[in-house]
Amino acid sequence: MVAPVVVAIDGPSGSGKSSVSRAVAGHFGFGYLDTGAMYRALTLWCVRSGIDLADQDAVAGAAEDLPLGLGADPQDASVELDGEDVSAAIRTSEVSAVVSTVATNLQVRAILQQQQRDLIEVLADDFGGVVAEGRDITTVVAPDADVRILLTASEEARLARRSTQLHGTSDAATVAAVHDEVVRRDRDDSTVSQFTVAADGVVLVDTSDLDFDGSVAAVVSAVVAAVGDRLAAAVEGRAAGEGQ
Ligand SMILES: Nc1ncnc2c1ncn2[C@@H]1O[C@H](COP(=O)(O)OP(=O)(O)OP(=O)(O)O)[C@@H](O)[C@H]1O
Ligand SMILES: Nc1ccn([C@H]2C[C@H](O)[C@@H](COP(=O)(O)O)O2)c(=O)n1
Repeated sequence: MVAPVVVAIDGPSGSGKSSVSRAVAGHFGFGYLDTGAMYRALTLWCVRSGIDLADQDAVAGAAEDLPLGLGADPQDASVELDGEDVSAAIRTSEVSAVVSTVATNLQVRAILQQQQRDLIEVLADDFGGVVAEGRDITTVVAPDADVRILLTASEEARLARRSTQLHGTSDAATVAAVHDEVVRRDRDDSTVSQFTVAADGVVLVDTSDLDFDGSVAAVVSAVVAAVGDRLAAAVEGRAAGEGQ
């Protein structure tokens, strides 16, 4: 049996992790895991349930029992809470503004990191490979991944991307309005994870001067360079139903 391929991608906000990871997973026919969606879904669940985000024990308790459903298909990576599709609700500015309070809760991190390790194993087996992205996948969740990539871009590029993504423009006033959601959030999140400097063995992909397709191509090339000899076999293994 061929070992499935695990691709781990980290990076700061707006670097393109989610969109590039989905495209790369689609390219290889791999499963997709958005670990940020797990922190966001837990945040939304706590807000809706009236759980004080500062109450670390209560939020950790919610993390243990979260009725979360994650779609692993990169073309339809839906997020459900108790059967309700919350894919859009978890990405509102209201959730973005407070998600770091949950993501810097160390009890929560330990719980979600273990869930993420379990999911990576299952998805890698089911699809012949998985692309998992977040802030600590290359360093803590899957430090033994076959391919480890830090996807970065300049702060200016990341602010412009987030501004265009949310508001359709990157004029100065709109960029200023998304500053908290990108720069402040990264500052808070980086108190518990290291996602600005590539750790040993992690490939740095700087997308500041790349367009979206160029970013996808750079990551695809890094995967092929690392595990090209195993890709065909991993896909054949999936077609033959290995690992089921
Ligand atoms: N060169 C590029 N590489 C990647 N994404 C780009 C590029 N240019 C523009 N984008 C766009 O930037 C936006 C932000 O990307 P994405 O949401 O994937 O970032 P992210 O790193 O996952 O952010 P966050 O961690 O805050 O969720 C998307 O709309 C994406 O299409
Ligand atoms: N592995 C991860 C993934 C995400 N986070 C935090 C950082 C963000 O503030 C929040 C949401 O992530 P996003 O959807 O913006 O990628 O979750 C983390 O700490 N570790």
